[in-house]
Amino acid sequence: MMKAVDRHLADILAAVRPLAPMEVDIENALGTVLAEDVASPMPLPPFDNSAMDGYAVRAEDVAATPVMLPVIEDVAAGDGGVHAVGPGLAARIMTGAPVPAGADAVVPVEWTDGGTARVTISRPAPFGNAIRRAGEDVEAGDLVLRAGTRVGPAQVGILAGVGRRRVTVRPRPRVVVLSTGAELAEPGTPLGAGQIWESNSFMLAAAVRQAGGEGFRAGAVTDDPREFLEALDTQLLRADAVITSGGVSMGAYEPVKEALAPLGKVAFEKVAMQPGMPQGFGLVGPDAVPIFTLPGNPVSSFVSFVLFVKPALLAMQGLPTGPPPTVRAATTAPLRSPAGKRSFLRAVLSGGVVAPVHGQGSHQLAALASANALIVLPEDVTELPQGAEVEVIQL
Ligand SMILES: Nc1nc2c(c(=O)[nH]1)N[C@H]1C(S)=C(S)[C@@H](COP(=O)(O)OP(=O)(O)OC[C@H]3O[C@@H](n4cnc5c(N)ncnc54)[C@H](O)[C@@H]3O)O[C@H]1N2
Ligand code: MOO
Ligand SMILES: [Mg+2]
Repeated sequence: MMKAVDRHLADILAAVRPLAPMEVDIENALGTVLAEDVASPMPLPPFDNSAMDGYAVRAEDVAATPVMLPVIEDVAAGDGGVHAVGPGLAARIMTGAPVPAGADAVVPVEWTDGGTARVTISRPAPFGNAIRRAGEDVEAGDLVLRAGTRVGPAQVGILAGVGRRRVTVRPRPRVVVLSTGAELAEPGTPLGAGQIWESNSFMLAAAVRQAGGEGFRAGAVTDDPREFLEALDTQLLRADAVITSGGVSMGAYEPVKEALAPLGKVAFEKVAMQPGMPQGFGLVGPDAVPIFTLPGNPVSSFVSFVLFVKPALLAMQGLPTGPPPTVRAATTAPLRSPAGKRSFLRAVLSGGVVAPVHGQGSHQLAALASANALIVLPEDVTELPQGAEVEVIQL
């Protein structure tokens, strides 16, 4: 009896915990998830200021144009002095400069002759023209960011904008990716007989990064279980989670299974899915680090990541998680799926329809690279006609 996909994910999510929050400089916060609500200590903007380079005036003084007003002073951005504009007067003002007391409109320089001692204004500026009001963006005490928000560039910006230098976040999970297989050669080096270029660790480390983690390739080890255990021991020192690829099936040289099964910490199971049937998960080492032992076939590895590892990484970052979200679309071709297994067919989703790509073998990495979606066919479905509505995971 194979294990259900949903059961396997539920077991994983029951075992992983959010990483402990830590304080970081906002320059290092990109990609992390906030572990605190962030409020603004003051209004933004903090004071009424000019939105344009021009002249601060009283709107009633420029209601009828053309009109000439004496220019009493300059107010530049950063000017902390006390300024006031009396009736019938103007102050030259720059973008971002505080609006002098008494002024209630800014006339852009384009509507004037640009004078410095006196200025001729050719167009009326209504009350409040080109003035950015204090608190217009944020009131003092307003929450600007909530705990659980992923920090992107704009979030880094508002953290700085409310005067924060440090912030409490959940760190990016550090995930070590260990590939196994005597047949694997580093890309960029020549292939020996019987060898292929190693791709899974690159792909999985990239997938980790895309899911908000830091992915480290620990390189490939051969099919010796002792060598694998040594590599794992070393890597555990820096890892919040470990992903292995390969060496978990039914063959004679299955180093991951051979090394870990006797320790009793990792459950090796057959999950009712295609691709990605041989799966393993457990907690290893003194710090009970989650380990995902993914099947070696590249497409199987990738699909396993999408279904099981990514939701776990989101949980470790304190984010809402669960099965990958799906959308519905009509298939452009008839579909087949093995009975009793949930299938994940590589496909292209576009314009509301989804087309399975040519090449559905779990070794066909180029076909995967041409896809942008996975069609999900439930366990009890074996055939669907062209035009049928299906669930689709967008990649
Ligand atoms: N008798 C059976 N044989 C197999 C079964 C089974 O149930 N009975 N299951 C098949 C399925 S399904 C899968 S998936 C694979 C899983 O195999 P392993 O996880 O043990 O992986 P390997 O044997 O090491 O490799 C499988 C395949 O993938 C290639 N590979 C592995 N690692 C990489 C890598 N880092 N980069 C690129 N390619 C990689 C490897 O060369 C093999 O071709 O087992 C089936 N067999
Ligand atoms: O289940 Mo394997 O993952 O199909 O090739
Ligand atoms: Mg194998």
